[in-house]
Amino acid sequence: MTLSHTIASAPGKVLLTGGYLVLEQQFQGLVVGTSARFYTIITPSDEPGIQVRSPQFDGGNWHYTLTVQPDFQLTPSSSGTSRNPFVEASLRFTLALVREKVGRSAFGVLSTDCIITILGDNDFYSQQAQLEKLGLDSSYGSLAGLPPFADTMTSLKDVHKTGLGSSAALTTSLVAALCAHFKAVDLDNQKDRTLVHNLAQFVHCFAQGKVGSGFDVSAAVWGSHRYRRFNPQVLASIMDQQVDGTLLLKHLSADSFGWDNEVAPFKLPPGFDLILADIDAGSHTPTLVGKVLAWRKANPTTANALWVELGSYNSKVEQVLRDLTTAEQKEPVLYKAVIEKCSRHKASEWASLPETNEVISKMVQLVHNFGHVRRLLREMSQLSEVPIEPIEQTQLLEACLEVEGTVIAGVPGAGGYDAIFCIVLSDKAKQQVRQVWQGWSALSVGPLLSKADSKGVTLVELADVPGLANSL
Ligand SMILES: Nc1ncnc2c1ncn2[C@@H]1O[C@H](COP(=O)(O)OP(=O)(O)O)[C@@H](O)[C@H]1O
Ligand SMILES: C[C@@](O)(CCOP(=O)(O)OP(=O)(O)O)CC(=O)O
Repeated sequence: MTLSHTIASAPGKVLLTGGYLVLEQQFQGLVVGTSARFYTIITPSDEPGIQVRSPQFDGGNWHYTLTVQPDFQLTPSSSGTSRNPFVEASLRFTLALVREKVGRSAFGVLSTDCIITILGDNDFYSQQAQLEKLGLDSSYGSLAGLPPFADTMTSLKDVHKTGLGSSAALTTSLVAALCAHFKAVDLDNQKDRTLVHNLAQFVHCFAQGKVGSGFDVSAAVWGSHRYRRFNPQVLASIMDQQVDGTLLLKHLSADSFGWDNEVAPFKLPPGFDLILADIDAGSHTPTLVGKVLAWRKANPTTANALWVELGSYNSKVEQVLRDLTTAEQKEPVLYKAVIEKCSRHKASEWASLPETNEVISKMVQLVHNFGHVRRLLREMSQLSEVPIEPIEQTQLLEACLEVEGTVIAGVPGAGGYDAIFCIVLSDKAKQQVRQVWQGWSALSVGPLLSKADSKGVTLVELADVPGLANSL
């Protein structure tokens, strides 16, 4: 039986609140999906085996042989450092599960010979090499002029990532594309989507060698939401290279016992625009996380109190954002007028505007609550001696908040010197904040093109995505 090609796409993420806290089930995080997405294209082929290509990278080629008789086995042709753990684990475990789900005899008549092309939006990686080659600066305008899925001119090992979560978006798009291609799932069916989620979490954890918080895979599957993690035990028991399709399907199905993660849909309120910047200094997230957790372990009383207080302000930020969305639905005219008004003043001035109404007071509460979130992150920095919101980032964030119409400026996820995000109320504010970034000399601040986009994993058509067909 021959199948036509299949394309699945999954978004990157920005963790607005909940860094460090989301590692524990007691706390939650607010994660926003990005317009930057990964695409996996599966094309049936006459050549034997599974060929995987990542045309944006030097050495982005891997070949695998699949045998199902007498045993199910995926054998990579590459060895050592040229292997790709995320691609390999996606193929091995997804195909094993698909075979179980569609039935071994039905799977037996399908051809698995195919070419798989993986493409990540330019925003996932530094575009410095392309920009230099074209003699362009790293402004927003120059980036917007680059071709889609540009060659990074380097290898996956050496590329500078921008923190949108390439491995989670890649894994999710590849797992979903394989499941859909072999007709094992219908992504419009909630239980099937949950299976894709659980499988992508397993694959991602296996490939990275540890059970992490999983918020990045969750965002790649569900898009923007409030995240509460799953009990890590649910995966710990099957973290084994030899795990077979029967066991995988049993543990990863939507009805399977133990999956207690929570996903509460979330969207930024109307008129709120998320903009992002990559900071060239960079931080090594696992090092930051290791140090913070070591401090937490050594100082449980102080840390618990801080975690609880931060968790409570994180929840307040989320609640006010939800209240603002409700206010827009109830009183769209008033809401629009307030956004207009606030976009012409600095956030620090909103509390003293002459008008008083419910929407303005929500805007003021938002600024106030996010101020507390940042204060507590700085306290965490000082106590643990980990640069979560280091002084250089504080200065940059304060400069962004001096722009009229900036609501929030913060460090996403684990913080450090990696990135910042701002939420602004007008195009003018967007441009002005980007000017602040461009003129900032204390740190090298590169804008990203991504916007917030609440959509999770989807199937797409080749013609729907500019640049996709040309990259095949
Ligand atoms: N375009 C791509 N094609 C193939 N593999 C990719 C691609 N982008 C990322 N990966 C995989 O993800 C890994 C990066 O994961 P990681 O270091 O955890 O970064 P991130 O924080 O962006 O997820 C790469 O080494 C590679 O295995
Ligand atoms: C500290 C954390 O809670 C958040 C880290 O999130 P980031 O988005 O900062 O980092 P990457 O996933 O490495 O890109 C750890 C976790 O939940 O994995």
